[in-house]
Amino acid sequence: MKREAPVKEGQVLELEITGFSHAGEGIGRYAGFTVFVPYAVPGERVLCRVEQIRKGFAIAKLDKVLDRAETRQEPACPDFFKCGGSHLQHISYSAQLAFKQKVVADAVQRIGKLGDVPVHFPIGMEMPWRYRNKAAFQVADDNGRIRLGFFAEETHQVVAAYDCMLLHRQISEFAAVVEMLLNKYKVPAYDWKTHRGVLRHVVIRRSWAHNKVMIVLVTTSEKCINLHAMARDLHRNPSVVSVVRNINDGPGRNIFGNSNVVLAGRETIEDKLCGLTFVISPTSFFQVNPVQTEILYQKVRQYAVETGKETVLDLYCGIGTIALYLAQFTEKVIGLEVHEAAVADAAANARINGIGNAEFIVGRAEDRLPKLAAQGVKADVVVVDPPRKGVDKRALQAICDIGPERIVYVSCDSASMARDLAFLRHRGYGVREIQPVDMFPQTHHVECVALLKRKEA
Ligand SMILES: C[S@@+](CC[C@H](N)C(=O)[O-])C[C@H]1O[C@@H](n2cnc3c(N)ncnc32)[C@H](O)[C@@H]1O
Repeated sequence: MKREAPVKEGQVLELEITGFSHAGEGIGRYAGFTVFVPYAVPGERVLCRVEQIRKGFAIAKLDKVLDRAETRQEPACPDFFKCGGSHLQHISYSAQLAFKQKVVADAVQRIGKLGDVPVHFPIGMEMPWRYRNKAAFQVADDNGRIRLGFFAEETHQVVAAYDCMLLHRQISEFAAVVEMLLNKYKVPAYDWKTHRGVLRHVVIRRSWAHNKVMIVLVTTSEKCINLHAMARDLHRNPSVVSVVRNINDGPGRNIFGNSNVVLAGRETIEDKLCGLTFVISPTSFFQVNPVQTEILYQKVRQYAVETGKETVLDLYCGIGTIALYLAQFTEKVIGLEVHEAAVADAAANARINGIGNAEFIVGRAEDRLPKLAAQGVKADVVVVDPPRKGVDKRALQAICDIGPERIVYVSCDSASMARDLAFLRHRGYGVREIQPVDMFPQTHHVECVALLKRKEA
């Protein structure tokens, strides 16, 4: 029988917070009924006000902390409680890492039914601030003044939070410069309600190795001659290597469209990872936390390379970072990636680094891999690093058909990873261990590397 909620909207509750949701909200129970309280922390007694009642649970706003948890700390960003960009600044970093280990272990147990798999403690950062090398800013017209910022939690209101403590300081500084120039050159913001205007997003990417930036102005195709003058102005700054216009007329919220026009400087920006040089096109994927990426990739190498004679398939390879790193320690590497610009970058990166034992293929993993499997492609190791939704079943099945000895699964979403690991276990791959690596401090996101080995028949 469906149970009536024992709470009403607007009701003030006194709750003991006993756990975290996977998104980092506090969880308490009122007469056995689950109440999510964002920004409340396990171990606390709080007063909160019920804001929404859903099927089987309620969401309440934190009014007052009556008993404070030892893990609670003051958030570093002044706009933390408004801005939706980070979620855990109000708890200590060690508590964040413990939370992430539990999120992964819970997903693996609940979704993957793999409760016996060891999930190690996450590898954290020494300095878990100002680590991001890229930011995609929202653009808003605030009574005739253009402002850059991020959306406030669950709204489309822009909070002017470009001095975010997750971004490298140089990105924050350039966001202020770009905002000033957008106003000087009167570049009109895109209006999401009327679908008129020009500028949708400003993306700033920073090269860790060279202290340089690329600025991508994502616009509709509407004419805007001032963009060229503004780009020239920006490019006078010696730290700006590239200003690109990316054109996106799509109705959705995807940041990038398909075409790029270089307004000033180069087509790509260059960075280094694990001692290799990488060129990156404006719309190609590149990991956002370079310090932790090196740790992540070393873990991938530790799991992937045993004899140095391996042929490795790197699926979802982006600009070839994992593939080219592993190519130095293995016989041969084949990368597969859907984004054409990224595959062009990967091929260029192989040339730049003088790596001759890597090749790259354009295509969707779920389409190309079954064909490669049917053609008899062999691999000793398959590395996968899919987007959040995980690996398509057709690609997973093709991996099993190829039958590598080891699979190294890199994931930024523990729920889809748990689902995919369960699929692979049912087809004869034992999941040996999972190592979370904290690529996204202060947020609830967690990256993992899992090692799977083919069981003997
Ligand atoms: C999480 S990124 C990983 C990239 C790379 N391994 C790295 O560490 O930088 C996922 C990549 O998968 C690509 N991708 C998304 N869907 C794909 C698909 N169906 N088939 C192949 N690649 C895909 C994206 O373009 C992106 O480059």
